[in-house]
Amino acid sequence: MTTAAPSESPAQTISSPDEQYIQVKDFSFWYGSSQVIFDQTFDMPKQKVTAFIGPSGCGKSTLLRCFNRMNDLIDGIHHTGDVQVGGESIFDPMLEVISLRKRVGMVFQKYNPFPKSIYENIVYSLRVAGRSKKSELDEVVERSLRSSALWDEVKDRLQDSALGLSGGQMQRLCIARAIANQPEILLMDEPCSALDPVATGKIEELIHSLKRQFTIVIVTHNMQQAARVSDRTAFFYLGKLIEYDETQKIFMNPEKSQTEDYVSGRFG
Ligand SMILES: Nc1ncnc2c1ncn2[C@@H]1O[C@H](COP(=O)(O)OP(=O)(O)OP(=O)(O)O)[C@@H](O)[C@H]1O
Repeated sequence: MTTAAPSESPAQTISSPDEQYIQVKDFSFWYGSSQVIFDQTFDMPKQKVTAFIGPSGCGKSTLLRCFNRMNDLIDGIHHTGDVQVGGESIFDPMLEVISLRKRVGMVFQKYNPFPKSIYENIVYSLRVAGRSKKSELDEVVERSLRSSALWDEVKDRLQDSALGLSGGQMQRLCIARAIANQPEILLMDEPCSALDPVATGKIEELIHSLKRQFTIVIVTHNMQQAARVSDRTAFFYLGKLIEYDETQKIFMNPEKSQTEDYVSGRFG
């Protein structure tokens, strides 16, 4: 639980022509009486990859889960400030959370395919939404699997159980499932932490190609991964945004000594 926090968390703006797509504004968040996010303000650009880094417990996953209001399921939470996606507040009382989650897909640390066929994993949310036209579902399956670089490996066994895939394939299937509804944003919470280096490399390549279509935010503990896959990096400590900048700047020439200590492995 967070007991202390650094003294300042200034608004972090980066001058660039990119369209700022996710905007975090004076945002604070509490679990019950425990404040875990402190007055954060920063913007994430469209069709770029933003990495969240920082020591365990600094609030990376909590902030990520705010973006599709996953934390709503937890009793006793509250927030102040705002988060906007494409200019709209995600906390607008008129907004339906289901429609937000269609716009903001998520992939978790531990791949979690349903105990169903590869095909049914991908079309699951479409079936729940009442879409059952075979030609449409077939098209979504092929498009999603191609986008997640899995089509060639599974196209001849779409009716086989997803649980028979390798770990890396299961994670790519979860990415295919997350993008089946063509969200605008893809949130990835340590997507490679359960994978070996080869499977991790494939997901990293995939992230590079996916950003042509999606705005991606990734939480990672792996500094090399953040440096490899992201355009922007946000470094958090004890619930505060310490530094946010182009990834190259954060890793090569950070402004703050705390950032430098963390990215160089001197603490954390
Ligand atoms: N459901 C919850 N109820 C109460 N406190 C929580 C809950 N989830 C997280 N926390 C607390 O919120 C703080 C931030 O946790 P969070 O998981 O967001 O950090 P993190 O930076 O993602 O950590 P890690 O890198 O270890 O995953 C921690 O103090 C954690 O104990």
